[in-house]
Amino acid sequence: MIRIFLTGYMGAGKTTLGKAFARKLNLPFVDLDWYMEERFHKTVGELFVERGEAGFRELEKNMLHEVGAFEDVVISTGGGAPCFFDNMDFMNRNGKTVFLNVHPDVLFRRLRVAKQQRPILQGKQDDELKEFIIRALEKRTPFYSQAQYVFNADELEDRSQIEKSVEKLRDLLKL
Ligand SMILES: Nc1ncnc2c1ncn2[C@@H]1O[C@H](COP(=O)(O)OP(=O)(O)OP(=O)(O)O)[C@@H](O)[C@H]1O
Ligand SMILES: O=C(O)C1=C[C@@H](O)[C@@H](O)[C@H](O)C1
Ligand SMILES: [Mg+2]
Repeated sequence: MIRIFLTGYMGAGKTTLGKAFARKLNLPFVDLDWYMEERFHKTVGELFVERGEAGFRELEKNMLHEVGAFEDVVISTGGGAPCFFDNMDFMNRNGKTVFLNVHPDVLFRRLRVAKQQRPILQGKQDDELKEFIIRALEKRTPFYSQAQYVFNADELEDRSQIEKSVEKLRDLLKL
C-alpha cells in the first residue's frame, strides 16, 4: 500500500507536482485544499473568513485524518497543515512524507502572480510579500523538516521540468 504526503510552503508545487506524480504512479491524487472545498462547497478563502484561522485549522486537521485513511494515494496538504497540532506526526506514522523545499526567491516569483487565491497573501505588496515568505519559512521549516524525505522543487516552470522532477521524486522514494 502506498500513501504519500507532499508538504511544503504555498507555491512549493504540492499541487503541480502531486498531480503529475500521481498520474505517473497511476494513483489517485487528493489535494487537501480541494478536498475541503468540495466537501464544504466553499473556497479555502471562504472557510478562513467564516471560521477564522483557528476554525480552519481544526477542520483541516479533521480532513487530514479523513484523507489519511485512504489507501494507494498521493496527497498534497495545504501549506500550513504540517505546522499545526500533531499533523506532521500523523503523516509520518501513516505514510511517506516529502517536504518540497523551494528557495524563497522562487516562492516569491511564483506567489506574486498567484497570491489572490491564497487568503494569507492577499493584498500584500512585493516587499511585504517577500519579507512575509522569509519569516514564514523560518517558523515553518522546523515542521516541514520532520518529513522523511526532502525534495528540491525549484524547477517546475514547464512540462519538461515537471516531468524531470517527477522522475527524480520517483528515484528518491524508490518507487
Ligand atoms: N512559470 C510560472 N510562473 C509563475 N507562477 C508559476 C509558474 N509555475 C507555477 N507557478 C505558480 O506556482 C505555484 C506552484 O504551484 P502549486 O499551486 O502546485 O503550489 P502549492 O504548493 O500547491 O501551493 P498551495 O499550498 O498554495 O496550494 C502555483 O501558484 C502556480 O500558479
Ligand atoms: O500556508 C498556509 O497557511 C495555507 C496554504 C494553503 O494551501 C491553504 O491551505 C490556505 O490558504 C493556508
Ligand atoms: Mg496547492
